[in-house]
Amino acid sequence: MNAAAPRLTGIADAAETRVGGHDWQRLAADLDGYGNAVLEGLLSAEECRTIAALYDEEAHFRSHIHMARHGFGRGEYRYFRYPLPDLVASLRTALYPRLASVANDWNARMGEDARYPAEHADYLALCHAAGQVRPTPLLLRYGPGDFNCLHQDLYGDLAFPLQVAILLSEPGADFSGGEFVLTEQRPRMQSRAEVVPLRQGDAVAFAVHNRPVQGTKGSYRVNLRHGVSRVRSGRRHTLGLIFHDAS
Ligand SMILES: O=C(O)CCC(=O)C(=O)O
Ligand SMILES: [Fe+2]
Repeated sequence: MNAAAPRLTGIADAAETRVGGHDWQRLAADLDGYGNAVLEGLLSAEECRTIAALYDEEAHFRSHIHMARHGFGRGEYRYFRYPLPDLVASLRTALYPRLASVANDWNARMGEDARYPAEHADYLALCHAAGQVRPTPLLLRYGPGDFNCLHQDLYGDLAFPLQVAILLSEPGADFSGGEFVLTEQRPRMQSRAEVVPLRQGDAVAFAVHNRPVQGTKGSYRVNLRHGVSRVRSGRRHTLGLIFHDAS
């Protein structure tokens, strides 16, 4: 038995308990209705500070992206390497089954055959078999004037349709501006925007690319993008949890 196992189990249980403590009926209804849902206070302020501080620890990351160099916006982010920090890994594992149930319902309504396994390990095994083996959880850092252009986090043929972003900084204290924004492109209609109000430690779950919307004549499919408006002052950190690995 590995000496670290009891501690890991403790963290995994704690993540499961705190994720399970949220009202998933309401969250699923918000995801169905708006394509996003907020889990308030998923992390404590201290946990947020601890995770944000990892940003400067090179050893945790596999790559470092300067958004301006790629036309992605302005600011920077880093993809974690495996093994992920315990809290990041256990939150991702604990969030997945609830989101998979929403994702399976969405696929049925969109006439998609794909169904997602109930456990994240089984979904990752499918990604790995398809050659998508690189971890996608990331830490983002924005300073004054930085922003994240509207985008979709697709990294290969396999894409889990929901993802989660956790705000690690406190609006009004650590930074101003920098709102989390989602747009929904509706077929033959004008696009709709949502600005999601988040406090430090809040998580937003949202659709990665498509979701079904209930119309008068059945469901239709909308195309979503997400991004961050310009940070006006201070520094803003986010933890992004994406459930598919990258090719
Ligand atoms: O910084 C944010 O709030 C957005 C981060 C993001 O694009 C992501 O987690 O995929
Ligand atoms: Fe993103």
